[in-house]
Amino acid sequence: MGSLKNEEEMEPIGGESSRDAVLYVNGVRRVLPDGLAHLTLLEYLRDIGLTGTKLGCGEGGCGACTVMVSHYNEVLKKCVHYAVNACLAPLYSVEGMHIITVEGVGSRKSGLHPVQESLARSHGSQCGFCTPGFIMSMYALLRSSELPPTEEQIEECLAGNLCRCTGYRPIIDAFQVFAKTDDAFYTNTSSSDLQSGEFLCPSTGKPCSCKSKGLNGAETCKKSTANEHNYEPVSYSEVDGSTYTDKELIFPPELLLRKLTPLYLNGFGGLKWFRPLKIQHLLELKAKFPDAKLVVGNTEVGIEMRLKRIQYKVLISVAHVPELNVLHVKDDGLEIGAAVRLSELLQMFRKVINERAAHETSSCKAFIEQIKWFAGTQIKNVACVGGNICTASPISDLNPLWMAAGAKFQIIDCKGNIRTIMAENFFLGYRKVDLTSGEILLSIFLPWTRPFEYVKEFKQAHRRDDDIAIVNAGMRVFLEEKGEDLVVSDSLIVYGGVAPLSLSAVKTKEFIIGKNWDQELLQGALKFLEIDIFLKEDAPGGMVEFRKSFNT
Ligand SMILES: NC(=O)c1ccc[n+]([C@@H]2O[C@H](COP(=O)([O-])OP(=O)(O)OC[C@H]3O[C@@H](n4cnc5c(N)ncnc54)[C@H](O)[C@@H]3O)[C@@H](O)[C@H]2O)c1
Ligand SMILES: O=c1[nH]c(=O)c2nc[nH]c2[nH]1
Repeated sequence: MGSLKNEEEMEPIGGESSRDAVLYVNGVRRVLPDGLAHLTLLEYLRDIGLTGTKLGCGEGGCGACTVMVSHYNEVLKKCVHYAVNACLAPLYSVEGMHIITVEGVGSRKSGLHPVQESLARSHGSQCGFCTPGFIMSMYALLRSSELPPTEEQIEECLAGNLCRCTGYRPIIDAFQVFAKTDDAFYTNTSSSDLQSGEFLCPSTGKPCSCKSKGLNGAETCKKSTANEHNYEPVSYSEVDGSTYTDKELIFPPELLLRKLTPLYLNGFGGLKWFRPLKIQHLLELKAKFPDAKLVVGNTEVGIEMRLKRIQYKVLISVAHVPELNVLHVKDDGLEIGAAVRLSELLQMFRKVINERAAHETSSCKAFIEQIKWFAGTQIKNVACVGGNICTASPISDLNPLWMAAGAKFQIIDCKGNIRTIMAENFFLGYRKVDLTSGEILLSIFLPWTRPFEYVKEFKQAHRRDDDIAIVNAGMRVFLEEKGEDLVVSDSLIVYGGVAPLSLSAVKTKEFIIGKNWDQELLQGALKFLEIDIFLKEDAPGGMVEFRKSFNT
């Protein structure tokens, strides 16, 4: 039997009485034994016979292992549902949560769920290996959306799922039947008229001239036919779910009543797994185990442990420490807890750009664009801001932006002392940051941009979705009006993928400050960038000419 008992010396901190560590899988309650801290959720699921969830790449890149996690969010006071890569999720990271796998969605025996039925009817499954992952990504999107998702949201939710057979078209088509349509097309209101006076056809959603004739039935515009696309589209009314006789799995009532408790469990080879719920507990653990690895999404640590065979002895899951999960809108900027997941951050950025003056949110817009291409949805649902910062990867997509945007990092030590450092000064070398073993990243402060201050992102990868950058960048310029001219008052340009760390173009900055914002400045700046961003012919990573072409 597993238990949530605290280690003896941790007793005063956790304080809760012992009880079983519990997980629900497809509505079935399961007690988690102690000793499994080395297991991933995927290994556990397959061990208990749920082999629909597949092991593909094992590093969160293919989506074959996608499952849906549901848990009660104390802050939002509601259940949240999201897709994750089970191949990276540590088993104990989902304690107290509900996992739905493809077996819990529908089957030929109990009837196919509409998502499965639509995929089958559209020939969206061939060898079938990736199919459960696609089903689960789509299912999680539908379960988590209050309104029908848009076509764009559907495509976005599949960015972390790879298929090597279908070419994606039948899969996208199968799922687009669940998309929200624009009701205005059917209401004959002015909103269906384009500004140019063109009319949008209710059948095709494209501009056409069928309005006057088509509406009284005399003549209808040409509808796209199955032959045109070589497939038979399935309409939502055809996929009515009538073959689905099972009930949709509800969130287990026990988990609504059950509060999370601090965890102390073990794994193979003496591995210890802690889940503190208070910052004080976390700091005491860090003092006791200075070499402990903090984990949130485990999307970096998991790869280090499995693929690079690095053995950590103590893992501390900080995903549920409230101080690390703050998201505060302040007068001068945004305070972001280090454990905030990228999907939460994305939502917050979208909210503030709707609510605040446009000039204040230039950085937020740049982050939204960069996070879009950062990774698949499953990764963004678990990977945290602090994990990406502290990994200090030379190709980090976000670190050049934190630096360029003038972000500040708050660091806390084991005694509770807090210091602040500019993001620009935090990165010291290849995967090396300004943190001692007794310190952790507490939060990030992102200032609002000022009028005439602009932040932009850049990323070039082999493909757009879910790929590591070859070169990326974050850039900020603050302009001042001087008479007729706009003069550069402050700036920072930071490149990734060109050095062992995110690299600030110092000479370029010096050159452009005080200069007029014009073509001459651009030409001069490019010359200085060649000096700042210097790549030797044998630079690690190769593709030197190609990489150089992005900054010269
Ligand atoms: N696997 C993928 O496909 C993929 C894709 C994009 C990004 N990523 C990864 O996303 C990661 C971010 O998320 P994650 O939550 O999964 O990381 P994680 O849980 O794997 O932790 C990553 C590193 O950050 C450290 N860390 C985390 N929080 C910290 C804190 N508050 N203070 C000090 N150190 C802290 C951890 O100890 C660890 O060294 C990035 O590191 C990036 O490499 C992975
Ligand atoms: O910032 C990042 N962007 C990525 O695309 C990525 N992939 C792995 N690790 C990563 N970090």
